[in-house]
Amino acid sequence: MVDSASAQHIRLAVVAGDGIGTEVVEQGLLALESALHGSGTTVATTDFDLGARRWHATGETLTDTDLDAIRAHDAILLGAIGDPTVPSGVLERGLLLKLRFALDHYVNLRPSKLFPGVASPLANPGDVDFVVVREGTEGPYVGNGGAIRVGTPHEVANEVSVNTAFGVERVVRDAFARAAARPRKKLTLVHKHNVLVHAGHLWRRTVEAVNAEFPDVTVDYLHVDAATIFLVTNPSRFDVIVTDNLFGDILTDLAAAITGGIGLAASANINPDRTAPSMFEPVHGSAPDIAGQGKADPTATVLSVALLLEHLGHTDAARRVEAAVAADIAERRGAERVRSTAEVGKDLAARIAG
Ligand SMILES: NC(=O)C1=CN([C@@H]2O[C@H](COP(=O)(O)OP(=O)(O)OC[C@H]3O[C@@H](n4cnc5c(N)ncnc54)[C@H](O)[C@@H]3O)[C@@H](O)[C@H]2O)C=CC1
Ligand SMILES: CC(C)CC(=O)C(=O)O
Ligand SMILES: [Mg+2]
Repeated sequence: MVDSASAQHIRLAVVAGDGIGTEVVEQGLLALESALHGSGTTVATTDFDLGARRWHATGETLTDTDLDAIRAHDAILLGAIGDPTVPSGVLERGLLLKLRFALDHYVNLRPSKLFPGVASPLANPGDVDFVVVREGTEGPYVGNGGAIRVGTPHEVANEVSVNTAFGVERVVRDAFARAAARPRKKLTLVHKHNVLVHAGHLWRRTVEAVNAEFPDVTVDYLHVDAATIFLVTNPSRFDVIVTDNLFGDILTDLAAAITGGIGLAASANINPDRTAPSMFEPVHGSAPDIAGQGKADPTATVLSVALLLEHLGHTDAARRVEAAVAADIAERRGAERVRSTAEVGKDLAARIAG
């Protein structure tokens, strides 16, 4: 199928990672191949052996050499990182977050859409179609902390959230631009400025200041605890949400749950300045409880491939992937048989091919 984007050669770094990461990435790559078939655009993939296996074998998570090699690509497709045999945090911090920070993925974009036919746990979900713009390089995830007297009754453990005017402003501006480009033009800042007064007020002031550049955008504010209420009772009130790294992480698992489950939730870690490749991955983790059983839904990864295609200018191909997913999802409800990861991937690839 011919795409509107001019033919490209895409150098794709593939980090399948741990657990179900390897299973879903395989299906994501099938979808990508199917979406670009006949377009003249070619894809050359480089597999990066990163994750638990590598750590056990070498003690390495992500070396400078790995990073340099990854930088030489146009985009990254990532499955999931994290394994119960590795101390919690080693791979998540030393690999996943390191990639996001080093490649300056300051916009962590997480769309939430209730596809027609999808069963939501909400009785009356309404028309749910919003996007969370989660800050991706700051907040409590930067590793600014420490603990003293560890393991004693007098232990003190700190995890300091870092919020810079530079970092907040650039992600807020991106969120405003996204809101301005959407029909409803509404931006909701989610924070907790009644308690987190230093960071919260920086976010609030920044949103107020940048709003002057986007006068068409209506601004709303919710404390994060209240936001969890409205995500369940009235999710259609949201259009674009902008929030920090931690709140965005939590809210997007909830957003996934109300829109059909974590197996459908896609994300993009975007470097808007294009100084390094952006990274596309499902919202979910490595799901050790179902790993290796062919039970993982690869749809989130396939939808992440749509975000990747869009980012690289292959808009038509991205729309075809989304349409294939929508059509597949519409037929899932009441289906007699649960399909395996590979079967869903194969069906999606066939639908994309048309
Ligand atoms: N981006 C990433 O690589 C992420 C990594 N993690 C890591 O993954 C590991 C497991 O974390 P959890 O908190 O259990 O979160 P998780 O997202 O891996 O799993 C939560 C629940 O959702 C289910 N699930 C997840 N993806 C699914 C899919 N595609 N299809 C069907 N069911 C699916 C799992 O079976 C599990 O019951 C940890 O090491 C964690 O740090 C967690 C979140 C994101
Ligand atoms: C494992 C964390 C570092 C990341 C996470 O949960 C996420 O980005 O959704
Ligand atoms: Mg998460």
